[in-house]
Amino acid sequence: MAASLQTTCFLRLKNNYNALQCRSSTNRAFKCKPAMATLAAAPTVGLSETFSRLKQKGKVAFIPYITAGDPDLPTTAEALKVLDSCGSDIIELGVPYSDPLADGPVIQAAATRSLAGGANFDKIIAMLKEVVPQLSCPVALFSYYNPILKRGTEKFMTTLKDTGIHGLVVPDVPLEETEILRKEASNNNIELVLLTTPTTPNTRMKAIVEASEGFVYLVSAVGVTGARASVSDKVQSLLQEIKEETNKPVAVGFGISKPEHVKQVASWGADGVIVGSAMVRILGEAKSPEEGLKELATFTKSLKSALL
Ligand SMILES: O=P(O)(O)OC[C@@H](O)[C@@H](O)c1c[nH]c2ccccc12
Repeated sequence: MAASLQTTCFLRLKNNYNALQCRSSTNRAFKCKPAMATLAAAPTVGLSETFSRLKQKGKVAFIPYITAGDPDLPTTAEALKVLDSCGSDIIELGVPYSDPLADGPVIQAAATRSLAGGANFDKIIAMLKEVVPQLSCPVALFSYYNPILKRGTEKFMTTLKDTGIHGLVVPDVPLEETEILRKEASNNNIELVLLTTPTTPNTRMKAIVEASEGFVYLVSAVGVTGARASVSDKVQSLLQEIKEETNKPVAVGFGISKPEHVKQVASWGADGVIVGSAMVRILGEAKSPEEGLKELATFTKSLKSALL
């Protein structure tokens, strides 16, 4: 561990979840503003309320995605605090899954590492019960449909509510099967975000936009997740088409990985910008968790500043 870190770490066993508490002279390097850790943060507001508050200030939401348990759950706990303290407005947290068909190689590898490291839904929830009260921004959980069905939709949603999760994205649930998900989500004040893509027919896009809660997720490119060299300028017209149908906020994801991408998408009228693979790569491929957290803070600040 680099001497500059002089990190003193101690393990505290709690709720089936080893809490790696790092206190280090460079901890400030991880945090961009005083962490909320010491005082329980005020309860966060939900996704749509977050967007309306930002809109009143003429701001665009910065929304990072990371995979829970990659490289390990204590690092995820720290990464959530780093992302929050470095200006994230909403955080997407992925539940690792063995068959992430909508994910590209970076997030697939993250899910594989996380599952190999023993992460599972119960341990992720135990970690979130510790961390969510320390965050000032809402968390939207990302889960494929099958793990929800296996647990039972009602039980899954009440667990999210009890954990203080505000949103849910289920990338592989077809619109026709969202009825029960939407009912249970609404019973538990969970905002169920639906996705529309560049190839979604207009009538179907209208139905998706109508049913989506929290925000509408506009997938910017066909294919799977993964950083791209540029963001398709088709996104500009897609945003206009969606905004003709709804006043709901629209956040754009897929391929966004540089400050210029963030600026471009915001200039086209997006209410939020989502960055996943580029964040996941930093955490998953760093020489050490501490190094990954430091790089995550630097990267987050560089993307957030493109929105200021
Ligand atoms: O990784 P990218 O290209 O930055 O895209 C965001 C994406 O990772 C995140 O929103 C996400 C993770 N897994 C998904 C599955 C489907 C749709 C979206 C996602």
